[in-house]
Amino acid sequence: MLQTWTSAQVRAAEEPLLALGVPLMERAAFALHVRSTAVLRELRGTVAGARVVVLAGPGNNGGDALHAGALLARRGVEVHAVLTGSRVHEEGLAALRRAGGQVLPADGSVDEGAALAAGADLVLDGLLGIGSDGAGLRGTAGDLVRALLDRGRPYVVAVDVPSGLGVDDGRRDGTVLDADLTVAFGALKPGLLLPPGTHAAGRVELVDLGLDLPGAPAVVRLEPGDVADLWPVPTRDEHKYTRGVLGVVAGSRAYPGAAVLTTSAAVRAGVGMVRYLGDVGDVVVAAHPEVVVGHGRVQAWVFGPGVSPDDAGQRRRIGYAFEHVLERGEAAVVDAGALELLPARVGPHAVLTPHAGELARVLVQRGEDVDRAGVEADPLRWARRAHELTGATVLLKGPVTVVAGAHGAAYAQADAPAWLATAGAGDVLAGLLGALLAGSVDAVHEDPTLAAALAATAALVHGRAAHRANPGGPISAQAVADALPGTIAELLGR
Ligand SMILES: NC(=O)C1=CN([C@@H]2O[C@H](COP(=O)(O)OP(=O)(O)OC[C@H]3O[C@@H](n4cnc5c(N)ncnc54)[C@H](O)[C@@H]3O)[C@@H](O)[C@H]2O)[C@@H](O)CC1
Ligand SMILES: [K+]
Repeated sequence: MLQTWTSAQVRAAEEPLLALGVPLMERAAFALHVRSTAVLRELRGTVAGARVVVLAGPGNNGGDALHAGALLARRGVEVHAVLTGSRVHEEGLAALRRAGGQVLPADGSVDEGAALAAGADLVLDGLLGIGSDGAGLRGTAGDLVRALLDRGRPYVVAVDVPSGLGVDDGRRDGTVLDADLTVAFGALKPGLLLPPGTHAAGRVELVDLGLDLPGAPAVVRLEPGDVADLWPVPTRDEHKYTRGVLGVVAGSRAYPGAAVLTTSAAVRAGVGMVRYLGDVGDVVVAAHPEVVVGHGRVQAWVFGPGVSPDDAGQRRRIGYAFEHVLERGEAAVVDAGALELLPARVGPHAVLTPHAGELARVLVQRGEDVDRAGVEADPLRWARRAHELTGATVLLKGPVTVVAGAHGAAYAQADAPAWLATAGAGDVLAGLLGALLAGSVDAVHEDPTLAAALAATAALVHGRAAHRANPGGPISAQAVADALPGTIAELLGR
């Protein structure tokens, strides 16, 4: 898994080492110069004679970049530093000068700096690091980057984080300098994984500074190798009831497909049994003879795919189940048409699966003033707010799926190809997650943060199944469901 730590956590971990005189900046700058030479070799074959521009802000981030610039200058690179204010890391600047680097002071014209940078083989972005206030680049740094972007962005290596990006939340308010490569020091920061800013980072490489990072990571991204630890694999003495029964309240005469896709994913994800409740049991059983229609004991539910506001029957079933069943501790996936039926308070074993527009409605229903665009601008904040207000675990669907759960658990998964943005994909995710919850409900009650981990697992498996269904091309939701058994087997085989 990839783990991230906030600016405050990184600072806390750096402090004792700095007090002992551990040369963190030297380590960071050395690693940055090594990565930069590798890029220059890739781009132009040789390092000597390359043109590198260091954009140096007022703090230690600029210091890292200037020291790396000095090391590059000693290898025959033509290095220019462009300063953005009177404050600059003096030692770094002196090192660069000693190595033969040129310096354009901040009182020079912004256009001159932008022209220099636009013509470089590589730009080292040392404008802002973890000292950023997260509000986009202001002042001369902002003017400089806007002028540079107008001319066309060269190859950019972000020092620690892309400057202007919300380091802890991935927000992109105002001017941000997008990178091709981000060289992160000591720890990945949440903004490198969280939407909407994650794409600003380009490829991300982590330089280990030997930090002892405090507490739990802020945001996690599960990787394929993590799935085997989280998947409820049946043991030899289990039978269908101990493995978990999933109740599905989905679809209607108007939307029978949602019932088929949801049950299809659940059956293929390997749940012990699927029970279907609704008006299109005949359609479901025709597609999946394994499904049982009608009431009975279940460990988890999927509520809502293909349930429209005028579907009195399904709404009654969901309302009844919410009132009587969640109290008994059954887990639930609350999707689409069921979101507005959510009771005031549930537990983390209920997992909401809204997209941004649906999450905004859940929040507005509870007195928040936010719309879809607001959720998209700061998805983790709003997913967390919905968790606080409802008690539920929240899986917010998007190009990068964000999960917020109990005790601050947070995940950002970017597993799906863009082709997965297709009708019915959400129904498949709901069925898959329902199956996972049905097989793990006891463990979720022991450790409520597990619901968030399972939601992230479902997002990962869903995305991988989409890749497997048709690598590099269009995919239907049913094809994603059909690819689940093979995808799961591959992931468990690691
Ligand atoms: N603490 C250390 O010794 C180490 C720090 N390292 C580097 O130091 C960085 C952190 O350095 P600093 O704490 O000096 O902070 P920065 O270098 O991020 O600079 C922060 C300063 O930028 C200005 N600023 C903040 N938000 C702005 C905005 N939106 N627009 C324009 N200007 C803004 C403020 O004057 C603020 O003081 C890390 O990201 C990393 O690159 C590394 O060298 C490793 C060791
Ligand atoms: K930076």
